[in-house]
Amino acid sequence: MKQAVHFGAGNIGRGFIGALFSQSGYHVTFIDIADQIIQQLNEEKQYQVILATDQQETMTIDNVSGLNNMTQEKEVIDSIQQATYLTTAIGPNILPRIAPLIAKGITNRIKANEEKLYIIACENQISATDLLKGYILEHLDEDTKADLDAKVYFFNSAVDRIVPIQNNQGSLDVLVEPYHEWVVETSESIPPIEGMKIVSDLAPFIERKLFTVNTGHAVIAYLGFLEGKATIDEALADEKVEAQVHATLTETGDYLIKQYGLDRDEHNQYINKILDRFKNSYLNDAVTRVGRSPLRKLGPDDRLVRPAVEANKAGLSYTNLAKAIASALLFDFKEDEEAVKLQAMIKEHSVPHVLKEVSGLDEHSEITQEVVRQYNALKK
Ligand SMILES: NC(=O)c1ccc[n+]([C@@H]2O[C@H](COP(=O)([O-])OP(=O)(O)OC[C@H]3O[C@@H](n4cnc5c(N)ncnc54)[C@H](O)[C@@H]3O)[C@@H](O)[C@H]2O)c1
Ligand SMILES: O=P(O)(O)OC[C@@H](O)[C@@H](O)[C@H](O)[C@H](O)CO
Repeated sequence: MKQAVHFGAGNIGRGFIGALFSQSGYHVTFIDIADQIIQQLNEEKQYQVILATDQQETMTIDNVSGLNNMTQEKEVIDSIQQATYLTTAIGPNILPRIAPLIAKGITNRIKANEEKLYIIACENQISATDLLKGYILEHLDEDTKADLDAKVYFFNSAVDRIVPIQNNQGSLDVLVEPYHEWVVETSESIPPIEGMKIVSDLAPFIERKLFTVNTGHAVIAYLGFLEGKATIDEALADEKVEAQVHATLTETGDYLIKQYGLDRDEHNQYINKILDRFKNSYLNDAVTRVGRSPLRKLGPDDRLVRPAVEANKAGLSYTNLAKAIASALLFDFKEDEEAVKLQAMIKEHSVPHVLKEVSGLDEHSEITQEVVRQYNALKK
């Protein structure tokens, strides 16, 4: 049986990427630090993916097992030796932490296995696989590096499926939305995986996804949080929030249409389809999950700042994106480590200082000035 090794047995890992491999006839070895999940995967050897619909259709995902990368390093290296695919859905900030072990796995594999290994990071981050490759290269010796190109292939990708935090303590089952899209950039002919779409240029796909799905999601999460709403569908039901999401997605849409020559009507349909996905109340998706890690989300290449910078460069409107950035700066959620850090930075310094440090924006830039205006207005 063909083997896939997947780092991150969390929501997207079990609910999307691992499920697609299993459905494509692969055995999936999940690698995670969550020992409880790993033990359960090895005992139960299967779980259910449940669709967030009226009917709650379920799919059984089998041929799965687990390894703990903190305690089973040798076994992880052995599993990489056997794998055709190695994927991750672990969070972009965690990629540097798993890179040394992947490097050991590659070093060992290259000596003994002529088969190609395909590595794909499935994270909400532009060029996530390139970043992972960079971290892995830091841990490879010169001989392995010389052999790498012919045997190990790195493909960037975009992943889209809303998988909320699960309210079923102690169960491996995962509730997911029916919609899913996994786009992988390659010109290689690779073993087919159900639900994987191959493209030669990922840029329009990942930017369209990140700056529509994730920008829209972030606006709803941060404004919803400020309005005291618990879930995304509840926040979107608020007329003010809905109007603000539309206005923000019009700005990212104008940039995307100009940059990639998209058809305006088709893009508007894409936006409307996404807003319908956000309205799915079966997901019960917490605004605090969607708003998680605000420092990452305020990064220069992420869903809020990059489209604002690009819109500004192209002479397009970015006022609503500035409001979205301002609302992210107001995400004062005590259970989120990055939110706590962000609030402490704002308190100790100032909003322009934070935007310089976190978002790479000049303290006197037009965008910073607009964000400060919006921040003060929202704070009232
Ligand atoms: N949930 C979604 O709707 C969704 C959709 C598309 C993309 N994504 C992206 O997928 C990635 C994962 O998101 P998620 O929602 O599945 O998160 P999650 O928290 O449910 O899963 C992450 C998993 O990684 C594990 N992990 C953390 N540190 C680790 C380490 N050092 N070694 C091994 N395992 C470790 C955690 O224990 C957890 O099981 C993120 O980049 C996210 O942006 C999420
Ligand atoms: O995973 P994050 O923290 O980058 O973003 C939160 C959500 O917007 C995200 O998980 C979406 O649910 C997902 O990207 C949908 O495909």
